[in-house]
Amino acid sequence: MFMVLNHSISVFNEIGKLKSVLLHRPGEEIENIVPDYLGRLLFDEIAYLEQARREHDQFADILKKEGVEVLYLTDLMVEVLKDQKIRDEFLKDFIREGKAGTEGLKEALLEFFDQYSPEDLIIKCIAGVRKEELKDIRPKSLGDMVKNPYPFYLDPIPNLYFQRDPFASIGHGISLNVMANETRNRETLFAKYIFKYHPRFKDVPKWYDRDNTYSIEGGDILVLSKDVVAIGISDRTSPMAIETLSSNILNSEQGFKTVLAFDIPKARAFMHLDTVFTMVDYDQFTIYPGIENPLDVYSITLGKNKELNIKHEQERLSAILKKYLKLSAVNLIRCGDGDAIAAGREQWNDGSNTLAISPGKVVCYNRNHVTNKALARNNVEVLEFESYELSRGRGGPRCMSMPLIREF
Ligand SMILES: NC(=O)NCCC[C@H](N)C(=O)O
Repeated sequence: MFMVLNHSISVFNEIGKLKSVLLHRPGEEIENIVPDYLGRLLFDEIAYLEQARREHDQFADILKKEGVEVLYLTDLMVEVLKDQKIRDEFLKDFIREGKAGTEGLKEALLEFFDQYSPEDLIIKCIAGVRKEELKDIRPKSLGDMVKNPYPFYLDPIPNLYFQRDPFASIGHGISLNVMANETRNRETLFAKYIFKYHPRFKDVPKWYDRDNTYSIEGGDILVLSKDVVAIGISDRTSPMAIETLSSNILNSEQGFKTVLAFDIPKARAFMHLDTVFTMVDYDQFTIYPGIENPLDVYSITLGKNKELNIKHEQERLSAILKKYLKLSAVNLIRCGDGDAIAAGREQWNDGSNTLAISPGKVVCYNRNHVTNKALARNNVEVLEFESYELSRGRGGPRCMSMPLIREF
């Protein structure tokens, strides 16, 4: 059964044939990553844009060759921003949330953006505005006059190529996320406008919205089956957000029966659930060996009066997966293939962060050759591309893609 007719979002699993996906090709924002602010921008190194783009294009080409419709965030935003009223509304939001400073500066930025066509405007918004670009404005208020070495009036948004995180497709709806770090907050504004105004996406229901208090990021959300959604309680995703999202999903009549909240270590190496665990086939998963010990897992179901029943279990990942996915056996394929040094090295460059494009067929970075060989030995077909630069942002193929439609 292929349940996508009339639905612009249809994601009821992690591995069904990928039909449509959203990406962002790295742009000028990458050239605004500066050494002094690496930590704040959630990057570990300076990336080289031209090479990052080449790699990203290889990724997109693999998907296109496999028959996947590849949509780009900037193209969708251009269509939205062609309407002057929407453009005005967006820019006000964007500048306000960019915390540009004084009212005078906000006005100057609005004026500055006036010169751009929708195509250039979206590129510029993502790239950020350096102070020298507004050198013609005369500071009027004390706030604008006082010297401050920070180089931007509006920060770049360099993590946008990790399209997995700002929103997540779940069933026929989305979770419009609240990001844990300020540098990623405005990423969800693009999704807000696409899901509010784009003709193809505007009627999609939301199971969570960006005006909620608690953070949740898409890398923590895995739709394991039509019955089960797994969500990481992580460095980025709070249990309170999971509770709200679970209540909305389970009450949504999409058919989901259980949300499994996995408590994972709150550390950068584990950032999101999908950096330590992805699904590659009906009964096969990649994992980082660091999550093999029994985990605290909370199963969330709906009670008779539609209230949440939350049950704490402490089990190994394999036992949990067998039980909730009704499998007689599961095969966990280890990042680094059992070698502790390779596991650490390849986990650092997202060896367990695979993107499944159909059952048993995944897209991976070629640099993680130990893990990729282990996948191949387990009859998983691996389509590889380069990642000298993309991996500097600490995310892999799953992190870089948001499935919009998968076969049921
Ligand atoms: N799903 C993911 O794990 N995405 C990777 C996000 C990397 C980005 N530099 C971040 O720290 O948020």
